Order: sequence, then C-alpha cells, then structure tokens
Amino acid sequence: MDNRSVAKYVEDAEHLEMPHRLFTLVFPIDPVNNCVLLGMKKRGFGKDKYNGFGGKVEPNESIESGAIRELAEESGLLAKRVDKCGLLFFYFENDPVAMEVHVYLTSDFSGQVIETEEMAPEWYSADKMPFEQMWADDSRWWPMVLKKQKFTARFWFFSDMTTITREEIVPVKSLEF
Ligand SMILES: CNc1ncnc2c1ncn2[C@@H]1O[C@H](COP(=O)(O)OP(=O)(O)OP(=O)(O)O)[C@@H](O)[C@H]1O
Repeated sequence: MDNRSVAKYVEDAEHLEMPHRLFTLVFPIDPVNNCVLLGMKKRGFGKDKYNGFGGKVEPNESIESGAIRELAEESGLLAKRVDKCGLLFFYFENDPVAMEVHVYLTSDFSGQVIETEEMAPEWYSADKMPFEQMWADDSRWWPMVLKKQKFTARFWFFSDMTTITREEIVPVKSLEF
C-alpha cells in the first residue's frame, strides 16, 4: 500500500487488501458569488464530464502538493492553500484497484483561468451543479460540501462505471488522521 494512503483509517480489512491508487480533486470556490469552478474534461478518464481539477498523485510529492500542481496544470490557478473537505473511495466491478480521492476546496488562489488541453473551465453556482453531466457519485456527496460538513464516502460502481450499486457516506469531525 502507498504509505501516503489513509485507507487504513477508513476501510475494512477486506478492502484494505486491494491496492489503492491516490488521486486529488480540487474545487476553486468564489465565496462572494457562491460559485465553483468546474472543468469539462476533454480527454482521458471522465471525458465529457464536468468535475473539479485533479489527477494521480505522483510518487515524489505529498497529496496536497499534487492537488495544487494538478489545479495549476488544468486550470491555470495557483492555490496558496487548499482545505481538505472529503475523502472518496471507489471500487469498480472487475477492477482489482481501488481509487482513493482526496477532495479539497480553495478560495485562496491567484492567476487567470485558462482552458487547457485537458479541461475547459466554467464557473457554476454552487447550488446549481450540472450533476447530469458529472460522475454519478458527485450529487450524493456535494450536499456535504454545501453544509461545510467534512465526510468520508465509499461508492461501489457496476462495470459500466455509471451505476452505483452500494454507497456509504459518513460525516466526520476531522480528516487529519
Ligand atoms: C468514479 N467517480 C468519480 N467521481 C469524481 N471524481 C472522479 C471519479 N473518478 C475519477 N475522478 C477524478 O477524475 C480525475 C482523474 O484524473 P486523471 O485524468 O486520471 O489523472 P491525470 O490528470 O493524472 O491523468 P493523465 O494520465 O495525466 O491524463 C481525478 O481528479 C479523480 O479524482
């Protein structure tokens, strides 16, 4: 197991046996207008879906610096700080590898939003998210973000990567383990 993984604090023994791949997901927030910056993914995993900005954590970086790096690469924004708001675990039928996604918000950033090869960014009202064009899990846990409630969540996906067959969402006091 990747020694940066926090799976051992959240998951049961059965799922801990699976290898986990670490990802980040960052949502820039404009608190004045209650807006969130989403990106339409133009290629790769999640193509044609809106999502926050993120990707795989590289071997030589912390999860948080991976989050800041991916945000910059995909949106042009440089975050001075990011705040962890949630932790997601995804299991796909017929895939032996679990995804561990560290979710962050940031309202402390500089720079200009740019469209990149990977993402076309667009501001959305935080309470009018385009869930029908997002991953199926997003509409399940985004209400926790709106309530400023930290959470851990686990989603089991059917092999179509669209249908959720089981879910657990748990509000937590802290995500520092
Ligand atoms: C299944 N339900 C899901 N719900 C919400 N978000 C999901 C998700 N599944 C994946 N994600 C996010 O999608 C990005 C993929 O990143 P991905 O493009 O694979 O990484 P990276 O940019 O390193 O890829 P390249 O290999 O450089 O193209 C990454 O933020 C990850 O957290």
